Amino acid sequence: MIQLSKVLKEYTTKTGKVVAVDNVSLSIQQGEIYGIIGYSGAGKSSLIRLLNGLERPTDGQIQVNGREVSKLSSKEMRGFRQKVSMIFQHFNLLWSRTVEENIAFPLEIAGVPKEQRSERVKELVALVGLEGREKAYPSQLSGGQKQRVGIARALANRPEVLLCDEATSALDPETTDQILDLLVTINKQLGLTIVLITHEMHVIQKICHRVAVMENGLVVEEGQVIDVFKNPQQPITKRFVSQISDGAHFSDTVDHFLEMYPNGKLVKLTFVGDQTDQPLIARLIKQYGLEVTIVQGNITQTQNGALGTLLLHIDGDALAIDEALGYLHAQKVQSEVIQHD
Ligand SMILES: Nc1ncnc2c1ncn2[C@@H]1O[C@H](COP(=O)(O)OP(=O)(O)OP(=O)(O)O)[C@@H](O)[C@H]1O
Repeated sequence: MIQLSKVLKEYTTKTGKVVAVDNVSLSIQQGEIYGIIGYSGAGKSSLIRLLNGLERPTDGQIQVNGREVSKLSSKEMRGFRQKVSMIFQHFNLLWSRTVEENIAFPLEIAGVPKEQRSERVKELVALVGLEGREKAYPSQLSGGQKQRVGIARALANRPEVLLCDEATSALDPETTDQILDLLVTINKQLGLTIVLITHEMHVIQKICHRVAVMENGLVVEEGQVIDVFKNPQQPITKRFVSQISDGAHFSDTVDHFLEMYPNGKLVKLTFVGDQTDQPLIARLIKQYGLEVTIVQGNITQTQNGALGTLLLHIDGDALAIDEALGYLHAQKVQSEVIQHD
């Protein structure tokens, strides 16, 4: 569906060249929700602007549904922009137009006749849950409602790809979740491919199937969201993942427990999907005669399934503890003995 091969984007500034996207190769499948995460300056916006042809790559190829983006003529580019549409952090609505007029705008530009336009606007208003607000102006809407208008407008010309540029970063957590749920519904109902950029791991965890982690223009890690959560490789990915799976006070808890219980071992377990149903802890106690204290637990739902983390303090015979860790390993439960740094 979307294929990036060795894409380089350099900007020439007064002080020299800036490499914003550095040799990035990615492949995004039809119907997928694909997330690109990175801190400010990582190159996410540049990458998304390359995908919709707003920027041209310095080198490399970008293909969207078989079209080579940098080779499109101006006329082809206009058609392409209808098929690769975008929503924005600050919504970019027309303030002098009502909700329905905003949604109708791209249809007007595409030359859709009036009657078909109002039919389509009606459908879109229902799809994004804005019935009753058709005549309101953007200034009369909440942030979540404004983004619903942005989504309806982006979907008007039945795009093949929806690009989301920090689409929930200006919203409160509850509204963020509602908008993310709407994106999942649209992805499922319309089979629409969604590519989003964000600096929030929560967004990736909640709706993405796959994720790419960007740092200094490079994609440093890429994969299924559940695999990246389960086994982050790069320090930056570990930092993003710990925003979610460890909770805010994880490191405090660990230090506290390591001091409180100098004996035994503090073990972090990570398990996927239905493994969470197994009576693992009961086994550790009964079969290996160990004392087990649950320090902290967390289950994270991702689009690829559930991922659980459990922090245990295990005390008892040293050999039995080693055997118990072997048993967990055999159950394909990942375990990590936590120690002081
Ligand atoms: N038009 C431009 N001209 C010169 N340098 C640019 C331009 N756009 C981006 N850059 C530089 O390219 C690098 C990547 O920026 P980019 O905006 O793509 O990152 P980002 O991850 O989207 O960050 P943010 O979320 O802050 O926008 C940065 O060093 C930035 O200063």
